[in-house]
Amino acid sequence: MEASRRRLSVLSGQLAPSPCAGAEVELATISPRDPALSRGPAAGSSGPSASTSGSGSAYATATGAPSSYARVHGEPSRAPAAWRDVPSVAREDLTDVIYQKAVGEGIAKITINRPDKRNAFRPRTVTEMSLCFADARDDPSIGVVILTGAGDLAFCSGGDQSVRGKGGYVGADGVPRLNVLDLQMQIRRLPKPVVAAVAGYAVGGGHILHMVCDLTIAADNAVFGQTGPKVGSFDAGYGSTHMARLVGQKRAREMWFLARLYGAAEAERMGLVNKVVPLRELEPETLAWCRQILSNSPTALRLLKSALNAAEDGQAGIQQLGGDATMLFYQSEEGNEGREAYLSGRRPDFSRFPRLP
Ligand SMILES: CC(C)(COP(=O)(O)OP(=O)(O)OC[C@H]1O[C@@H](n2cnc3c(N)ncnc32)[C@H](O)[C@@H]1OP(=O)(O)O)[C@@H](O)C(=O)NCCC(=O)NCCSC(=O)CCC(=O)c1ccccc1C(=O)O
Repeated sequence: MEASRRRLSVLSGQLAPSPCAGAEVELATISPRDPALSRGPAAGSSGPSASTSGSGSAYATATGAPSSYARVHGEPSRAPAAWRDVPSVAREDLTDVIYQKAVGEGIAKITINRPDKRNAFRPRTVTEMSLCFADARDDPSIGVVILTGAGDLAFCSGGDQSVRGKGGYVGADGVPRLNVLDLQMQIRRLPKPVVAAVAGYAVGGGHILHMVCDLTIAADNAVFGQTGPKVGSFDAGYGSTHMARLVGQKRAREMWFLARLYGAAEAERMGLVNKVVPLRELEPETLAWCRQILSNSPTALRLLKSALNAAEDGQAGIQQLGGDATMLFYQSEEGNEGREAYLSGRRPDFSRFPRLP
């Protein structure tokens, strides 16, 4: 375990490999063993009026004085959430995943809980994640979903190679499947923002999971990369094409063809993550982002996610955006006039609805 922590620290830039083989020189003031590196609310984490991050306010100002925008909208809280466990979903007891909802807030959290396997997923893990995402989608009190991994060493290390058979990953039913591809689509199409909170390794299929999330907050010990070509696997779907949209064609080819690992700072430079914070700040920072999201118009966010997807997803993306347009139309007087006319057996009167330019 200690060796693993040190290797992780080397990759994430807290330690530098020594020029002398076998030795490592500690560069950072925080040691990987420092209790301050463990995850959880930072000591003294504050309440609703606290600033968003150590780097300052969430709002830039043109004059140095707080703008009216900043005064009206305020700073999101970094206070700990009161998590309520949801131990089963759709009558399935959760074994591989922890599912929680924040009491009094619209935040759901899905934690891949196989830390002994660096949170590698087997078919059961994926099925449980899928049930939780479906629940979060259907629950109108939920406005944003966090996806994370248990412990500090890994977000997710991809498909569990110990259950990989011919044709996919084999579950209790003995059938090989690649059900994580369906999960990627589900996250992508979820009409609510999904935020990945990454500590430790996000590699292989785990790297793809964070990429299909809408936003990624990374701890400074996070390590990213595609290991597939080293273990005889690849993702020619979102895992490569969406990656190229995020980091560009050259970098995407580099990530896949060389299968190297990248520390958090480099991942941020590459455009793979939105923000890097000290490990102990991962949850408070993620919560602050979620709370800021929740303070904004849910319909605006839903349509934005659909539109951003549609630009990449072809007809499937248009279907999602089109569905959202129908949902909005059903809430309008014009849409209801058509339904009411049908139900009362009269001709609809659409003449009072303006043909706007
Ligand atoms: C993640 C590591 C770099 C961590 O290294 P380290 O900290 O030194 O820990 P270890 O001692 O190696 O690991 C501890 C423990 O965990 C087990 N383990 C770790 N990862 C896996 C895994 N993926 N599968 C099974 N087991 C794992 C490890 O064996 C140890 O067990 P012990 O019993 O304690 O010995 C390092 O662990 C590492 O490199 N892991 C492998 C990463 C990897 O190659 N993952 C698979 C990539 S391929 C993939 O994910 C495909 C996914 C998929 O389903 C798919 C298929 C087709 C199209 C698309 C997809 C898709 O998009 O997902």
